[in-house]
Amino acid sequence: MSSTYGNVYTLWLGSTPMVVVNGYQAVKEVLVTRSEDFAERPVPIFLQDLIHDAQGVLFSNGHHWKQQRRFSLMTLRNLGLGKPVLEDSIQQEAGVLIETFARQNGKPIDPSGPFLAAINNVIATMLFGHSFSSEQDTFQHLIDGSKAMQQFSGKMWPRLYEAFPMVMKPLQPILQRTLLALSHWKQLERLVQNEIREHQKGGVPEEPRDFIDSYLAQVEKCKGDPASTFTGKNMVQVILELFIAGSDTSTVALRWALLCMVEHPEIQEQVQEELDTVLDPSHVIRYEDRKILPFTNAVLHETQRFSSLSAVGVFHKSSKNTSIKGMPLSKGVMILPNLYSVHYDPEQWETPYKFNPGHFLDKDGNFVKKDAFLLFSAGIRVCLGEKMARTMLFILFTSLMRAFRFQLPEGVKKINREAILGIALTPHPYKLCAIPR
Ligand code: HEM
Repeated sequence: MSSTYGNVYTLWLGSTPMVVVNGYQAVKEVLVTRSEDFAERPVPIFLQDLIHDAQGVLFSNGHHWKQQRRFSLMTLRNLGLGKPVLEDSIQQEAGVLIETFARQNGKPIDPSGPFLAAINNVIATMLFGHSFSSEQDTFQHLIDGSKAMQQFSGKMWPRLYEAFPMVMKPLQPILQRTLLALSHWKQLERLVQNEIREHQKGGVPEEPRDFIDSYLAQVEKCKGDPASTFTGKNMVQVILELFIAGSDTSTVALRWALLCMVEHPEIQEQVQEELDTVLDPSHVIRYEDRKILPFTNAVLHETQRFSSLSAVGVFHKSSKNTSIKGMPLSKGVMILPNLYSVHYDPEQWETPYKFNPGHFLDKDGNFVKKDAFLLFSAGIRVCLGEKMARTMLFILFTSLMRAFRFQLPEGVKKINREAILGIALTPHPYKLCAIPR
């Protein structure tokens, strides 16, 4: 559409205008240069009643959003930085994944279930202070909830709702009940509430062990402050959002990464060669190692650019009368920064439609950071879990590459590369064989 209408055009969803922004320069203007003008998030109409007094981070704005975001970001950083909590739990999950694949003895396996379990367990460790065994019912709710959110986001009715709110309004209670059932929301909510109760039994510890400890301490600290948004309800909402925003996206990124490796066995071999040359066999992989593994780091980034799983990004809203590329725009208009278009912008990438790790390497083979790499978006609303996701993906990917050679099952010549449109662009289910190295 941008070749016909230019990089900035309006789509009408029924009576609601939505401005779509394409290409690196225009998207950068919205997300980075004028971040403040476009920092707000529109709340989908069908969600408005569900999140009215517990707004969390993802769909909140203004003072509420600033407080919850700053606190969540700082807490995740404090839990992960200088302390081994995050990396230890990722390494443990990498070990479980390796065992799972090894048990297959080279037989075909769909990696999506094991990946989702690994990612959910890392997030659970940060939030609750412990992981789950796959047999636990509670863990199954987490898995089902993550899967359902992804399927739900691809459905037509939320879009119809935005387009024709007056027509859809009478259906709102039914649609909300469907959403709650589909997403296992109530079970997830109960799971989080149980975890909070367990934490409360032990009182507030001096040194917070996890996100819940930190949030409970914050609620205590802010008691009596009329400007405080730290409440029990908000704690549940923020935790659920961290799961929902973090688990499916990271799992899908790992699925695309392995898919790219079986599609490009020669690049997989080069990654393994670098890992074997640079790392001692007994070395436990850390996120820091990306600095001595430029090729591997470039390949992982290229799998993410090429799959561009954050699709067209997440809606923003103009917070005042402003403009994009000189075109005036009123306050309160829905904006869609098309991140996919940035990852395929011919002015930014040498061969946008070809899988090419060279996009992230200089002529001497050093890793090069690219401003047009916007998997996690950019600016003041950039993904809150970026550091966590990057750490998980690097350690899990390199650990698997070191342990196995991945290939297509015998007789399978090609994998379906088309993406399924949901919250994330997801690959079609596929199987691969993990051959121990
Ligand atoms: C590969 C994995 C991930 C990808 C591709 C991804 C991508 C994104 C994107 C594109 C946004 C929208 C930013 C914007 O509005 O411009 C976002 C927001 C967000 N992400 Fe992620 N994300 C990932 C993992 C995670 C993880 C692991 C967590 C937390 C555990 C997380 C938590 C969030 C939250 C809370 C927001 C909302 C931030 C706000 O509205 O202020 N994400 N993410």
